[in-house]
Amino acid sequence: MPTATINRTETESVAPGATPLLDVKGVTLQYKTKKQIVTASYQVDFQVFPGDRFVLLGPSGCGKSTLLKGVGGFMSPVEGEINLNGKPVHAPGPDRMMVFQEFEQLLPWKTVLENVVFPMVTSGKYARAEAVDRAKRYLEKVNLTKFFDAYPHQLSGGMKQRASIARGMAMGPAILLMDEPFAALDALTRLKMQEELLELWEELRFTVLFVTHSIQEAVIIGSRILVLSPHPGQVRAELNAQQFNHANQDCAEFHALQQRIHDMLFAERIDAMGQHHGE
Ligand SMILES: Nc1ncnc2c1ncn2[C@@H]1O[C@H](COP(=O)(O)OP(=O)(O)OP(=O)(O)O)[C@@H](O)[C@H]1O
Repeated sequence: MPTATINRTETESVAPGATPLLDVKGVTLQYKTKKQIVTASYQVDFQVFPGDRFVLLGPSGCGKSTLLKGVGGFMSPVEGEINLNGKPVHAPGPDRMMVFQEFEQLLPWKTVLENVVFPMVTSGKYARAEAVDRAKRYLEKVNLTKFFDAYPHQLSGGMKQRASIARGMAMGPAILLMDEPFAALDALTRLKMQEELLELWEELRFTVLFVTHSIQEAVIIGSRILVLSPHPGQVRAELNAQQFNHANQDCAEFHALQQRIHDMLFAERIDAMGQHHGE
């Protein structure tokens, strides 16, 4: 267990009375290895509302991916609960589709179209004809119209990520879970993918839970940002970032929010170091 209790210091809340789509309440997630127990996130609370672009932001090792695994149903909390649409999450399901950082998420022996069709049909959620229609529609939305019949090895990293996003969206999940989906891309492609994700969101207003350790990416992508403290991750603050995007990233407010988050994360590190030396 952590030696210090770092409480949520700032919360910029959403409209009172709104019903959360995802409710994470006092969640602690641990890995049990033969030698030790690793507490990855500690008593974390947050709520995601329909249409949120909710970002989990924090330094490496603060448990962002672990929280996503918890929401995905791949790990169960040792305390607290995770509810989606009012029901506890116990296992993975088609209502929570994941997009990972790695480019190799697609089945290499299937075409791009078949990769998108596959989970829709195997989950039993859609009949084949409807699945094919949906796959084409979402591949068009991510600008892969000309690549229905291509195989994953014929795509660039950015195109593979677009196909993975189409695959996730085509399932019609309640929430899209994205774990640093653009982190392995070159800077220009990353920028383009961020823009495209925002355009897709403008069109479809889906709900996304997005993990990043980039402050700039968090402010651009997020409508709300949960700032987590270093390992084990605890909530440091929850901030609104609705009004920011690439077009206004040179404005003073954008820089002020980035600086504020930077100071929060930096202050945590100094606290942690001070505590470590004082022990
Ligand atoms: N399979 C595992 N077994 C044991 N410990 C693990 C395992 N996976 C992660 N951890 C530990 O849990 C903590 C949180 O890891 P996690 O990957 O969730 O952090 P993160 O914030 O996503 O980091 P990054 O930004 O580097 O991806 C870390 O201390 C990590 O070492």
